[in-house]
Amino acid sequence: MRKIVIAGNWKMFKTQAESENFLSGFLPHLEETPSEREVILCPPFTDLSVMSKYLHGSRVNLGAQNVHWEENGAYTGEIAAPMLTEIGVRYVIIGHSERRQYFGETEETVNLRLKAAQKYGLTPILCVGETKQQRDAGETEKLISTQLEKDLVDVDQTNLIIAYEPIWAIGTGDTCEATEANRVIGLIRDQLTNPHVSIQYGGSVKPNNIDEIMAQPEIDGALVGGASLEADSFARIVNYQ
Ligand SMILES: O=C[C@H](O)COP(=O)(O)O
Repeated sequence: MRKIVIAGNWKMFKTQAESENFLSGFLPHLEETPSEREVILCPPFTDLSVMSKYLHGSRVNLGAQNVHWEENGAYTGEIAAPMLTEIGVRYVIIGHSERRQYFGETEETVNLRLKAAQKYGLTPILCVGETKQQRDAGETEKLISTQLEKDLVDVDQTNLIIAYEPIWAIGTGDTCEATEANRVIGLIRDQLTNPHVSIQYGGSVKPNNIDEIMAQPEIDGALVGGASLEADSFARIVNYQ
């Protein structure tokens, strides 16, 4: 059974005080949210602990934006899975294009992070997607297929979420046509061994396009950046029609 998963990726936005302010405006909206929808917030590491306390007993789950593959060690600037699980984090975004583009993330490190997340009981949200140049060159399918093939070596597909995020649609307002996102997500699904993996779309998801996106049969949710930073806007997305 594929679950509907709506996740907000706050990237490098919001202090602790701002995160609490967001939650006070956002949580009341969840009374309208159908119970089968999984709602996740992925704030910066510094917000996780205070948000975990605030969210105790609520239906919102917490996700981190990265995790290292070792349990501990001399890895300045990194975070280990037990540090996340101890404070109630259940999900982790891995292989976001911003990590791949700015911080040297490779298919090999993505694969290591995926396996470590699963080993410690976190559910990874693996991001894949093509650049504008790759799309224009007709390489979308090949690129995504290669990413999946390399990222998913020895990864357990029973504890996995995938997000299709065309890089050209991230933060640009230039959303991928819903039917095109549906087509690519269908291709991703064809390459998986487990047909029950939830596959999200991400890239300029907004209150005004979420209904059309979620009406597509292959799309099981959304990974939302900018529009998850404001309580009313993210609530409208979570409560799509
Ligand atoms: O992880 C989220 C994506 O990068 C999408 O960001 P965006 O909704 O601001 O385009």
